[in-house]
Amino acid sequence: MILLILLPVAIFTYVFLRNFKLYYTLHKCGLNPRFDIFGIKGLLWLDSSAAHENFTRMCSMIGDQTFSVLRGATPVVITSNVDLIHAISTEHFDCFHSRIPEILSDDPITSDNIHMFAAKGERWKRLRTLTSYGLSTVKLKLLFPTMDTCVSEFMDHVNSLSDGQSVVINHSHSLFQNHTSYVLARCAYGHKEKNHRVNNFLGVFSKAFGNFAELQKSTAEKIAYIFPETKLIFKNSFVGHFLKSATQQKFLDYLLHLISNFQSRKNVDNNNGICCTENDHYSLLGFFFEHHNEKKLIEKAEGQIDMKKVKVEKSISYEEITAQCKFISVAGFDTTSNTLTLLFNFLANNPDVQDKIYEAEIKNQPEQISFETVSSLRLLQNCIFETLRLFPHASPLQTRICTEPFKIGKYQFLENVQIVVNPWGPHHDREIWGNDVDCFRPSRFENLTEQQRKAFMPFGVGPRQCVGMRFALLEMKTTAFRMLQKYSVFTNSPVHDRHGKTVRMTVRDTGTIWPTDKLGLVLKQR
Ligand code: HEM
Repeated sequence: MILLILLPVAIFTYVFLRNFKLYYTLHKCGLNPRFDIFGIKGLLWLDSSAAHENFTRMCSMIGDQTFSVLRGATPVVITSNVDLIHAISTEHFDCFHSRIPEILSDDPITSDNIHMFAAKGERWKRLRTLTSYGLSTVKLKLLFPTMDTCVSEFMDHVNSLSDGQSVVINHSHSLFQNHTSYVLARCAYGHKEKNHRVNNFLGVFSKAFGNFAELQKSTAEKIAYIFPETKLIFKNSFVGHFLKSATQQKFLDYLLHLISNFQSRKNVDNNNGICCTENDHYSLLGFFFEHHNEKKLIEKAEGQIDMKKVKVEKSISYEEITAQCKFISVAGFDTTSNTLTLLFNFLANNPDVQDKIYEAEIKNQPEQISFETVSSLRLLQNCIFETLRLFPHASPLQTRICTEPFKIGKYQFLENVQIVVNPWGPHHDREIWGNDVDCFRPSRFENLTEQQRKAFMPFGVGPRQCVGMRFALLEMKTTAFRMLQKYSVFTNSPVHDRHGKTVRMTVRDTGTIWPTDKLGLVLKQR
């Protein structure tokens, strides 16, 4: 009985004293700590879709664009300060080369099964160099015919919904999800089944990642944040097995099935003496397998690393290939469908912008466009940028961790302090963008000031900026071009104003924020 009373008191006192010490340290480091003794607010805030609103409110209360909270027992610095974000992400990258790991994720240094998003130090540099090459302009050119075929199949699907004059789409987000997941399955994994409408990839994927709305951390993760001492118990493979969701496991199994299909096809081709035929399209998976190597490497992961001097071995293990595929599926599918959904919502609400693009960039083009033409569509690209300025929906991906104590301006960053970047702050700053900051005005991208250029960061900043940016732009521009070439776009949902401001969004387990309104469209044939 006495133990039952004493134990909670002892735990409470322990947590109180531990966190009090952490707050005092954050205060001494000039990081404006927000006091919340058990770190519960930080835990709830950082995973909520209203995170950026809370951050912005907090900044104006404090009178500084940088402040800190405790997420359970972990100090987290949140910043909307453009100069500080660039200093951390670019100038002093050598001390901030890693991202915040998931609390119960595999160890980014010792585990075999790590992708570049989670990788640290020299291992990250190796995976990044390889992937950047796999998605370079030269390789994207090779990917373009496959991407273009996918867009044609998507258009066939849209056309098949037409009553002869118009197409009514009630849930544009799911339409685009179907499309982008199909593009990814074919471009990244060389998936051969040509069946846009029955897309298995999307089914498995949305079950694994689409169900969460708010506060998506599991109870085990929340406990591990408050009591990091319990991490080892939850990471224990026996307990971990029970914690792993069945739907996520199904997703992994599906990826493994795609990978093994890919390998068997290659083996059959090799046995038949067929190699690199005209029809053997480039795929990211094929590229990774060209560099497959199980050689054990010794790579520095901790502390300050002079990244420019790191010598990169272009090799990748089987486990790393699998992990890469997992992350690229998430990043490549979800981010592009969110953007297309929001972009078409804006275009439907801004017929003047739509007409301008059609007249200047689309009307006189043939149906089948080339890689070069897609790359040159400036007005369309500006619309995508303006959509991403208003909704930088991949913001939860933008994090760093300090790997060696470092002082930037008045802020002292201690080792292992986590940093969360809030691009919503600079993207909606009236002083940077002017009084029409909340309006959809793509023309602002025709002539950006230096300050605006630095403040625009939907793909992140510095060497860890999104590696799939060019792939994403190519896919989104090709899709939007073909849609606008055939149809004028109108909205059929009354949930938003002209600038789409009231679109509701929720955080998902993919680490991005999805529109939850249905955002219906009506397409009228031109
Ligand atoms: C509109 C589309 C997209 C947006 C808005 C977006 C946004 C982002 C953001 C904000 C980050 C974090 C950057 C940072 O921490 O500074 C990121 C990282 C990443 N993205 Fe994207 N992304 C998009 C599409 C894609 C696509 C299509 C792929 C793959 C084909 C992809 C693959 C990745 C990878 C692998 C990383 C990790 C990079 C690293 O750690 O070095 N993304 N993305």
